[in-house]
Amino acid sequence: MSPASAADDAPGDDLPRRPLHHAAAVALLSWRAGPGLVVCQLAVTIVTGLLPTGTVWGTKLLVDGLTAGDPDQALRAAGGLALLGLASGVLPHLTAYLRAELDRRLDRLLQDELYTAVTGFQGLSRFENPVFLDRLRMAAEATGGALTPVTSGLFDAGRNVITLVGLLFSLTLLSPAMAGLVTVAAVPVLIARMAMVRRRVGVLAGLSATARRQILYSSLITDVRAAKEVRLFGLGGFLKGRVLGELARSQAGERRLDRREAVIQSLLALLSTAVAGAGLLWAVFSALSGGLSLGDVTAFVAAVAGTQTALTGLVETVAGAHQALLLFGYHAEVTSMPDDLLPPPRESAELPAMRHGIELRDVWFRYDDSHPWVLRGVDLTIPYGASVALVGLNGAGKSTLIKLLCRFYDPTRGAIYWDGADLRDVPPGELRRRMGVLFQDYMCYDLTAAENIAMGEIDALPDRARIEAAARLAGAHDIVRTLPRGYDTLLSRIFFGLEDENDPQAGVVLSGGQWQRLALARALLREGRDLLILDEPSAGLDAQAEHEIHSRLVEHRAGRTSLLVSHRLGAVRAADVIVVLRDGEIVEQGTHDDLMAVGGEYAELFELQAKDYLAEAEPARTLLR
Ligand SMILES: Nc1ncnc2c1ncn2[C@@H]1O[C@H](COP(=O)(O)OP(=O)(O)OP(=O)(O)O)[C@@H](O)[C@H]1O
Repeated sequence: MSPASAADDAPGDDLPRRPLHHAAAVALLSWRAGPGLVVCQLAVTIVTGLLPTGTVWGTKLLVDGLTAGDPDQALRAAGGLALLGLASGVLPHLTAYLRAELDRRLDRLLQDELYTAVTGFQGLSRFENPVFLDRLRMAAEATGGALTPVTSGLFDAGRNVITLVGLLFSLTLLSPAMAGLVTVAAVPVLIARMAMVRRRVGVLAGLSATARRQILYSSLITDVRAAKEVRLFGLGGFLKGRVLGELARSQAGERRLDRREAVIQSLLALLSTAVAGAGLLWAVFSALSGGLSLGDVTAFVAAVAGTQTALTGLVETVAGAHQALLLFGYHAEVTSMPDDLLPPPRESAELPAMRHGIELRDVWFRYDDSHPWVLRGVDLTIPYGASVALVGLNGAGKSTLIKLLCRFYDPTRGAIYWDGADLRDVPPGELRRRMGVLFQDYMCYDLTAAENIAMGEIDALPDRARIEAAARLAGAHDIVRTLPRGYDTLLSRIFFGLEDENDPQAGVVLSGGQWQRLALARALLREGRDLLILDEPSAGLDAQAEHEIHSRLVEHRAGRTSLLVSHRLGAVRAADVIVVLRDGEIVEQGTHDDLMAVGGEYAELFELQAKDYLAEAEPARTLLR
C-alpha cells in the first residue's frame, strides 16, 4: 500500500476525536468569518442569559410587594418585569439574524477550505479510495449550515451558563440542598446524552458505505448515460431493488438507534420530574411551617423550573454541538491532509524547457499493494522532438504509463526523468503546464463549444482566433460552425437559465465522434508545450475523419515531442519509434519497418488488422458491383 493510502486508511473508520479542540477551531473560524458579529452576539447572549434570573426576582418582589401592601415595590417590580418582557420579545429576533449571518459567512469559509484542500491534492489515488471518499462526504456534510449547532451552541451554552449561575445562586439562597440536587441530577443526563450522540454519529459513519451504494444505484436509475441500457436490459426493477435494499439496511440501523434513545430519554425525563416533585414538596412544607414567604415559594418554583430548563437546554446544546463537531472533525481531517504524492512536491522548483527528453528507468507500478503489477521494469526514452507511439493489447498498461507521465501517481519503484530531473522533484503544476494531453476518457463539459475547447487553457477563452485554430487542427471547426450559435452554442441537454430554456436552439447534443474532436482541440490548444500526449485520439471517429485527422496530426507532431497511444496501427506507422507493451513490459521497439522486419507481436497485429480491412473491403466491392 502506498504511504498516502496507508494514511487514509488509518485508524480505520473511527470517529475523529478531540471535540474540544474542534470547538476551539470552529470558534476561531467564526471569529475569522465575522468578528463584529461575534462581539454583538456575545453582548446579546449576556443580556439574554440574565433575563430569567431578573424575571424570578422581579416576580418575587412583585408578589412580596402585593402581599405586604407596598404599592411602590409592586409598581417598580411590574415596570422592571415589563422591560424584561420587551427584551425577551426583541432579542431572539436580533439573535436569529446575527446567527444566520454568521452561519452564512462561516459556510463560505468552510466550503472555501474544503475545495481548496480537495483541488490541492495533486494525485489521483485519494479519489479512488472509498475510505477517503466516505470521509469527504462526511466533511461536505459539515458545510451548508450543518455547523449551526456549534456556532449557535457556543452562544446558547454561554447564555444557559449565565442563566444557570443566576438561578442556582437564587436557589442556593432559598435552599442550598435543592440547588445541589438539581445540579447533581443534571450530570447523568449530560453523560447519557453525550454517549447517545457519539453512538449516533458512529452508526451514521458506519452506514456511509451503505449510503454510498444507495447513491450509486439511484444515480444509475436517473443517469441519462445509463438510461439506454437500463431500459434495453430491463434493469429498472433490479436497480430499484438494490436502492431499497440499501435503504432498508440504513433505516434498520437508525431505527435501533431511535428506539434506544427514546428509552433513555424517557428515563431521564423521569429523573427530572422526580427532582422537581421533591423540590415542590419541600417548598410546600416550608411555606406551611412559615419558613418561606409566598414570594419565596413563587421564586423557588420558578427557579427550579428555570434551572431545569436551562440545564436541559445546556445538555441539548452541548449534545447537538457535539454531533456537529464530529462532522467538523471530518472536515478538519480532510482539510489538513498532506498531499497524496509523497514526498510532497516542492512548489518552488522550476522545470526548464525540454532539451533532451523523458526517460523511464526501471519503472514498476501497481495501483495498490493488493493489486497486481501494471508496469514491470519499463525502460523507455522519449527523445526530444521525436514522435513515439505506444501500442499493446487491452490492459497492457498504456494509459497507466500516461498517468505516471502526468504524475497523477509516482512509480512504485524506479523513476521518471525529465531532462535528467526526477519527476518527484518537480512541482506537478509546473510539469502539467508543459503538456497537452488528450485522455482516453476525456470530459464533455456542459458548457459552450468555445468554452469546451478553452478548458485546455482557460486564459485563451477570450482569444477566439486561437480556439478556432485548435478546432481546425482537430477537425472540429466545420462542426462547430454549423451549430445554431457557432462557438457560443451550449453543448448540453441541461439548460442553465430560464431564457435559454425558452430558446429551442439553446442546448445542442453532439455525437460521440464530434465530442472526440472537441476534446482533441482542447489538447491541441495547448500549443507549443514540451510534450503532447494523445491517448486514442481517433477512437470514436469515422474512417474518413480518422484518416484526415491522423494526416494532420502526423504533420503537427513532426519535430514535436509526442506520445501517441492507438489501437489503429495504421495511424502509428509514421511514428519515429513504436513501442509495444505487453502485460506491463516493453517487448519490442523500433520504427514500423524495423518491427515489420522482426516479425514479432507488432507485425502480427498489423497484418491481422490489414487483413481484416482487405477482407471487409472485398465483399463491399462485390456488393458495389
Ligand atoms: N485506477 C485504477 N485502479 C486499479 N487498477 C487500475 C486502475 N486503472 C487501471 N487499472 C488496471 O491497470 C491495468 C492496465 O490498465 P490501463 O488502462 O493502463 O491499460 P491500457 O493498456 O490503457 O488498456 P486499454 O487498451 O484497454 O485502454 C488493467 O489491468 C486495469 O485493470
